[in-house]
Amino acid sequence: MIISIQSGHFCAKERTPSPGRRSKYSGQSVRPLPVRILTVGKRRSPGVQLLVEEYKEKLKHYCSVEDVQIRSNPKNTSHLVYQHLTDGFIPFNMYHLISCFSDKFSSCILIQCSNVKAQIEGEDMVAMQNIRSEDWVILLDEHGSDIGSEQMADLVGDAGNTGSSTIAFCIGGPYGHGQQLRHRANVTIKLSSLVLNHQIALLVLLEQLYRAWTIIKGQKYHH
Ligand SMILES: C[S@@+](CC[C@H](N)C(=O)[O-])C[C@H]1O[C@@H](n2cnc3c(N)ncnc32)[C@H](O)[C@@H]1O
Repeated sequence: MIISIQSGHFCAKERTPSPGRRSKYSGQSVRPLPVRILTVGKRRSPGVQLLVEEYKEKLKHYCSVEDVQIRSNPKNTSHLVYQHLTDGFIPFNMYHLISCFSDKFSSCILIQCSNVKAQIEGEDMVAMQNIRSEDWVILLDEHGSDIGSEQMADLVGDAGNTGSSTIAFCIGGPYGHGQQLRHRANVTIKLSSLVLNHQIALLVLLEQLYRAWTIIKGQKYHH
């Protein structure tokens, strides 16, 4: 058996897990709450969908996973604005320019704008419609608490002790989550210090959920 030092823990490279690589639920019986994942975003790529199916299949041995896709649609919140060429520009914290048509015979340009605030609020409303009162809501956010895989296993185990019926993970749209969802969340976590595309965030989440369950069950996936 080879012994090495990793992050201050003595760790055997073979079977014996280092205490630092364990969850408080490792080897314990955990109530397997069904998982619902809400993802706001544009159409999912076929490659991502294949991986989503693969991880759903793997997770089937531990818990059920409901995959809810909420389509982000800036066109629903867009409007046309005539802007005189000599006028100042619309502040970009409020408006996101989708397209711009200029007419050489006029001194105006027609700007199609989407109100970012309205888009976030619209997505927030649809996400809230998919949250039930008895859900344990975990928000994924680049500014959330930093957790490791063992703490993800702790979160899954803790959720089973809350009396909740489902763990609802929420992945936001291009501009992140709205206020209602932020207030409703029981926990807010980050998966990385990097900002991820919503599809990549979903894949990382699914893999970490799978890893969490193998940690809880003491299986050989997590080293
Ligand atoms: C493109 S990101 C949105 C970025 C946006 N700046 C924001 O304020 O949230 C879309 C969603 O992916 C998820 N996401 C992206 N990076 C993440 C990270 N590092 N940790 C956890 N979730 C992340 C979040 O749910 C986020 O709302």
